[in-house]
Amino acid sequence: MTNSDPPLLNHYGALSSHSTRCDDPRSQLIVKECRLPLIDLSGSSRRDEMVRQACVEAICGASSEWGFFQVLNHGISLRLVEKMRSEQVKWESPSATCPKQFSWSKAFHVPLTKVSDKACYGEFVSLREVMMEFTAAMSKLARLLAGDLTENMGHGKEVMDNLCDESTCFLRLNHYPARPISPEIFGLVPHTDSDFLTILCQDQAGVLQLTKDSKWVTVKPNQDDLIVNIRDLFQAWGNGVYKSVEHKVVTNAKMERYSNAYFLCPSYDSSIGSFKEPSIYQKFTFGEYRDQVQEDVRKTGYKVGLSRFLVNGTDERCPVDAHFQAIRPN
Ligand SMILES: O=C(O)CCC(=O)C(=O)O
Ligand SMILES: [Fe+2]
Repeated sequence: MTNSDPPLLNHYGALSSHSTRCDDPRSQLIVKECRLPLIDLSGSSRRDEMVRQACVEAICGASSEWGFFQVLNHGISLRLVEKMRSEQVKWESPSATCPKQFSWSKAFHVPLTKVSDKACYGEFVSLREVMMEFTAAMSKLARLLAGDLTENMGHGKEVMDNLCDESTCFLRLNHYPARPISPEIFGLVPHTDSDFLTILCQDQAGVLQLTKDSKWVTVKPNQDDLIVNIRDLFQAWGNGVYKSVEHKVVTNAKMERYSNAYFLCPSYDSSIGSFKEPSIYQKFTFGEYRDQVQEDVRKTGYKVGLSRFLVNGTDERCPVDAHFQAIRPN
């Protein structure tokens, strides 16, 4: 018996029997395994300016070319990563409208402002302590990386620090039970995310895939590395220089999988203008962006995302934003 989850299975079964087709042409794309650019962050804190600069260039290059990279010597100990993983126990159910939008996973979504709130944890007392230590470390790393990406665009590191806000940043704990049914079911549906930058910590069971040169590529899991992804807001702020790429999680028939992700977000009233003119995107606030994404998902089942804000834009159909489907941030 695989480690299935009855509510997920019931939900998927109901969707399969009632839904109309929602085929996705992208599912035809070839999948291959790849190693993401691996960046040693010990260089970023070095006194030696040339070493530091080489590290920043590697971060910015990977953010433009891939939108994803792995980091090593990131300052978050394996002990903390493992402690965090062992505490991932509480989940929330997703709400899809057809099987192709259905994610075989559950998520526990914790806004930073709630991390220390005892009432959020109920009986899971030890989770609170680890969460506090873990989110503090992830927050520091996310701001460091965002600062490097900002500086590379000719702005002070403090720009991102000023934009980003505790009240909207969050940690998401994902659990992907082993799949008892169709191999076509996603662990997490293809999507881009609506924050600035995400740091992901995945276990060894992982099948995280991302798009590179119009193909799906599988990221080789490595316990010691963290995965950094550029997201929609950095793409907009960077006027398209940094890429927010579509990604998804494929289910595993034999093993369950855990991951957690730290989302670096600005306050809702922050204006996300491009850093230079002519801007390819209209100015919008984070709040407006989220409202628009939610409205599109509600009306069409799809996230239109950044293309809706292009100055000379078209309304392309874009992937569903998993966070508007699976979770509803406060
Ligand atoms: O679990 C993963 O590897 C990916 C998670 C993800 O994409 C997300 O939470 O937005
Ligand atoms: Fe994501």
